Formats: sequence, structure tokens, C-alpha cells
Amino acid sequence: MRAQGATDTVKKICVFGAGAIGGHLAAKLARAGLDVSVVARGAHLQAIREKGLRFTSDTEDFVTHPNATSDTRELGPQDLVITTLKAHALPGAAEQMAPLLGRGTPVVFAVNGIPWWYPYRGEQPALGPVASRLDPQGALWKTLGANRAIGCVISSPNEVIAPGVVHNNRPHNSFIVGEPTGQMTERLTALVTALQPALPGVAATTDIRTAMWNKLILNLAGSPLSCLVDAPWIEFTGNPGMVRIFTALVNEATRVAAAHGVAVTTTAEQLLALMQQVRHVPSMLADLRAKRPLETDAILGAVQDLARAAGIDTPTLDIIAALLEQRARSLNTNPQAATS
Ligand SMILES: NC(=O)C1=CN([C@@H]2O[C@H](COP(=O)(O)OP(=O)(O)OC[C@H]3O[C@@H](n4cnc5c(N)ncnc54)[C@H](OP(=O)(O)O)[C@@H]3O)[C@@H](O)[C@H]2O)C=CC1
Ligand SMILES: CC(C)(CO)C(=O)C(=O)O
Repeated sequence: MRAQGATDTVKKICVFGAGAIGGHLAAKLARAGLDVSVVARGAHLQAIREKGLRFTSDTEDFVTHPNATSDTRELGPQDLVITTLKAHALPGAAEQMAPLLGRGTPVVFAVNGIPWWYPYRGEQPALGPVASRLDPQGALWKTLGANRAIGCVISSPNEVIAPGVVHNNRPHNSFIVGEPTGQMTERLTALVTALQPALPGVAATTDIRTAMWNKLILNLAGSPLSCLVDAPWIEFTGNPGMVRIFTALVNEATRVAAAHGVAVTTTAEQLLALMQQVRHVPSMLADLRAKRPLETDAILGAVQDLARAAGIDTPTLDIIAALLEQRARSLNTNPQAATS
């Protein structure tokens, strides 16, 4: 369905936190001639400003020149903001995002794990522990508000291989967007219409929560194991003991989702088949190796909270979360760890 006037309503787009995923999105949008700005920082920002934003893959290599800054006040209100920050970086960036927001500017949260908006079903969070874990001071809620939020489930392996250079590891990339309410709103169809020509993997769903869980189980089961053995998935998918742990994690998360009304449709077997095809280092392992904070609260801790709320036991998840927390601590990262 094509939204009326979609290209007129979504003209100015800001990608906030243009690292691996944001860099991919911004490069493709800029190549298609859209009015794209990126918010970035450090050497990456400097490189984008000086040499442009370069996208590489097995089949493509191109440079674009989006407007790049670390100061959102230079950009002003946008028609659409896409944030591609790590989950734990979102609350601290809420104030920085404020200048980008016009009265009705939607914000797409392209992020792994349980997103901060997930507990809101109206004015108040229905699941207090999840809300306080993912938005501890309520900065996102107060500055942005859950009504602006559009969910986005990313299946697209990317890495920043040098300042200003994003490498994509798969020809097929998908970015599923959906309203937390499940409605097919005008703003949702407008954004899909605006983005799809540049990013054919963008598609809308009326069930973003199921899409989110179907992806989350891959990150919840695969990424911590990668971190614990310091290897991409492909190196342990043939190990029967690792497959047993992986399957137990998938089964526990599937039970938690079911207790909250979501029927996960992806199986451990399907995920393992997918994992055998990709040599990509999961973003959590990339973070661990770089001693950056891990998204453990969104990917593990929030699922533990949801399990507790529903009275579901997650023995394997609890062990893996504790091991990961300790591993991150030993490596001197800031683990953002689950401590339940
Ligand atoms: N990479 C991947 O292949 C995939 C990632 N995902 C998910 O997508 C989300 C984004 O991940 P990814 O792209 O890998 O993350 P990155 O760390 O590559 O990108 C985030 C970028 O935001 C920058 N940043 C953080 N805070 C600010 C700020 N206040 N102002 C300006 N820039 C800021 C970071 O800079 P700095 O480096 O200086 O902190 C970094 O460049 C995560 O939830 C991840 O789990 C999902 C699927 C695949
Ligand atoms: C596994 C992958 C690449 C899936 O898109 C991912 O989510 C990550 O690296 O965190």
C-alpha cells in the first residue's frame, strides 16, 4: 500500500548513532538522494566529514556524503529520526535527540533485544522492572514518549571496519518496522514508502512484538555463547554440547514469550542452520573484544525480568547471564549486566 504523499511527508531523515547499522542505513538512503543527516562522534565522525561515508560489501563499494554532526541543534526538527544506538546508550542520548523532534516526528528504534518502549501499553509501563532496567531514570519516556516510538527488527550483519567505513556481510538485509500498538498507521506506511526504494529490505508488520521475539532468541542464545567462547557462531554450531545449551536457551526464551502472549515461530534448528552460513562476528562479541559495554540488559536481563513476572524458570539463561557478566567484568568492560 502506498501512503498518500509519503515522499512529501518524509523528506528530512536523521540517523542518530550512525555506526555499523546506522552507517549502512544512512549510506543507502544518501545514495538514493534522500536528505539524510547522521549524528556520529569521534574519529568516525571526522572521517565521514572529511572523506564521506563509505559502504562496502562483497558486491558494492560506494561513498556518500550525508550531512554529519555530533550537535543535533545544527540539524533541527526532522520528519523522521532513526536511532541505531546500542540499547544501553539510548537513555543517555535522549536529551541530545530532543532538537530533532518536531511535533509529530516519529522515532524508529533500530535496536536488538527487548526495546525500551516494550513495557508501555498506554501511559504507564505495565512491566515496571523492564521499564526501570531499560530506561532507568525515565529519560526516554519523558523526553521522547512512547507514542513517537516505532519498533525496528534488524537482520543485517555489519561492522565499522575503519573510521567512516561500514562493511555489510550479507546480500539480503531486512529491517522490519512496526507500531508498538500493532496498527498499520499512516506514518508507518509513509516511512516504508520513503525508505523502501533505497532499502528494499524495509517492510512493515502489524506484529512487531512477534518479529522482535523471533529475532531476540537468536541474539539471546547465540551472542552470549559467542562471547563466552570468543568465536563466531560458525565455529561452534557443530559442537553437540554447545548446540544443547543453545537449544535450552531458545526453549526458555520461547516459553517466556509465550507467557507474555507471543508465539515464537522460529526454532532452534532453523537458527542453527542460519548460523552455519554466516562468519559474521555478532555485535555483542565485537563489543566485548573492543571492551565496550554489552547490551546484556536488553538481550538477557529484560527477558529474565519477563520470566520472573510470569513465574517461569530460566535456569540456563541465568547461568549464561552470570558467566557473561563475569567474563565482561574480567575483561574490564562495563557489562550492563543482569544481576537478578
Ligand atoms: N552490527 C550488527 O551487525 C548488528 C547490530 N544490531 C543492533 O543494532 C543496534 C546498533 O548496533 P551497531 O550499529 O552495531 O552499533 P555501533 O556501536 O556500531 O553504532 C552505534 C554508534 O553510535 C555512536 N554513538 C553512541 N552514542 C552517541 C552519541 N551520544 N552521539 C553520537 N554518536 C553516538 C557510537 O559511537 P562510539 O563507537 O564512539 O560509541 C557508534 O558509532 C544494536 O542494538 C545492535 O545490537 C542488530 C543486527 C546486526
Ligand atoms: C547476528 C546479527 C548480525 C543478526 O543480524 C546481529 O543481530 C548482531 O550481530 O548482533
